[in-house]
Order: sequence, then C-alpha cells, then structure tokens
Amino acid sequence: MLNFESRPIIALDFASFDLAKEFINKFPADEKIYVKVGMELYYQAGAEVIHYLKEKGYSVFLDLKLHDIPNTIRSTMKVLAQLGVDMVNVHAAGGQEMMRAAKSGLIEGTPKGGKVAKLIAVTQLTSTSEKTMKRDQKIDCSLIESVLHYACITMKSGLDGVVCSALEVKKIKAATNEDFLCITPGIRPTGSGVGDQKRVTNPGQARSIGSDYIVVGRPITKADNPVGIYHEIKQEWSEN
Ligand SMILES: O=c1ccn([C@@H]2O[C@H](COP(=O)(O)O)[C@@H](O)[C@H]2O)c(=O)[nH]1
Repeated sequence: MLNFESRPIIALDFASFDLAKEFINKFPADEKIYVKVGMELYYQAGAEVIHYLKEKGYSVFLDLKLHDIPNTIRSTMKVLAQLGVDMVNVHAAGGQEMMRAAKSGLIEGTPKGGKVAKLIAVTQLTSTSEKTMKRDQKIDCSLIESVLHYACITMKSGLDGVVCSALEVKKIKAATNEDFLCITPGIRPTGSGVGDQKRVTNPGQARSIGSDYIVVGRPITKADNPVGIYHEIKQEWSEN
C-alpha cells in the first residue's frame, strides 16, 4: 500500500467552533490527529477553525465538495490554497474542465515553497445506493460503472484520487493505478448504526480491501468515550 494513512480521519461535523474545540480537547495535546472540516463547521467558523487546527499540528482535510463552473472553482481553489490544508475536494460530476480548473487554481494559490494540498473528487456519495442514483440522477448504468467512470475522468484531469466507498477500491485501483488515492467514508465499526450511509464497511474490511484513508464521523463524535473508540478504530484499521 503506497499511500496508507494510519490515522483514521475524524469528521468534525459540529455546529460551532466551541463544540469542535470541546471535542478536540478530549485528545492528549501530543496526539496529532487527522481531522476533516466539512460544510457545517466551515460555514459557521470559517478560516479561523483551519488556522486553529493547523496550529495544533493536525492534518486537515477541508471537505467542501466544490461543484460550480470552472472559472468559479479556479478562483475559489486559489483562495482555499492559502489556508495550508492537506487535502481539498470537488465533485467529479462537475466534469473534467472543472477539475482541471480546480487543480490550476490550487497550484496558483499555494504560497511559494508551500506544499500543494492533495486534490480529490467525490464519485458517488456513500449515502447513495444504485436505486437512488438511477431514480434521482437518471444515470442509466450500475453504481460501480458510474463510480469507475468518475474515477477515470478524475485521474485524466490530473487529480490525486477520489472519495468512494471502500467496497469500490479494488476496481478503482485496477481501472486507474495503485497510487491513485481512495479516501473512504461510510465506515462503521461492527455493531454501530449505519444512519444515512448506504455503502459501508468496517475499518478492518476497508484495510483489507485496500483503502488508503478512512473517514469516520458519528461513530467517534457521538460516542460516550470518543478517544477510546478512536483508538479501537485506529487499531482495527492500522494493525489489520
Ligand atoms: O461520499 C461521501 C463523502 C463525504 N462523506 C463525509 O464523511 C463523513 C462521514 O461521517 P459519518 O458520521 O461517519 O457518516 C461526513 O462528514 C460526510 O460529509 C461521506 O460520508 N460520504
């Protein structure tokens, strides 16, 4: 596994900066976790939350799932590049021109000497089933074909990888290459409720299938003992 990240990415899906801080402060100061900031927290707290997390030495995936016309995406990526996050994303459904614009905006906006963030694209959300994809998106192929199509155009556009379910990783790597990143949410420890997620695996399955990164939100953030659960998930994921 070329790009294996041993830390599960924790989805900080909180309604305020204070709630996110309260959660983070449960972790020991020397534990450098990998966190994901999504729309809920970013729209509430903005760049301040990113600076706070980076100052703590955390790795940060800014999950805004951009999807707009190429010109808007290029200029938005230029702005986001200045935040110094480790990973950002778009929707592959925005198309190849949009994804190329995202990449050039990201490169242009990255401060000189700085590291360009990894840029990935969402294929089909892990909350989407084949049935809902066909009904709501009017896509007339199987879900795996749609995911593979999005993965291939993402690679052609020069991005680093995709967001997908762990269930699709083997086929994506075969259709692209081993180095093409597969970031997989929809992770549920055995026995925990799936909620709105449809294409799920447990951390051990994601590891044996070949995911590079896993993203876990509610099973950790809503747990009575989040730090303990985080370590159980990390162990199942990284020591499998
Ligand atoms: O296809 C996708 C893309 C992004 N997500 C995000 O991951 C987390 C998952 O949270 P859970 O609480 O573990 O379900 C969440 O922030 C989503 O926005 C995804 O689930 N699926």
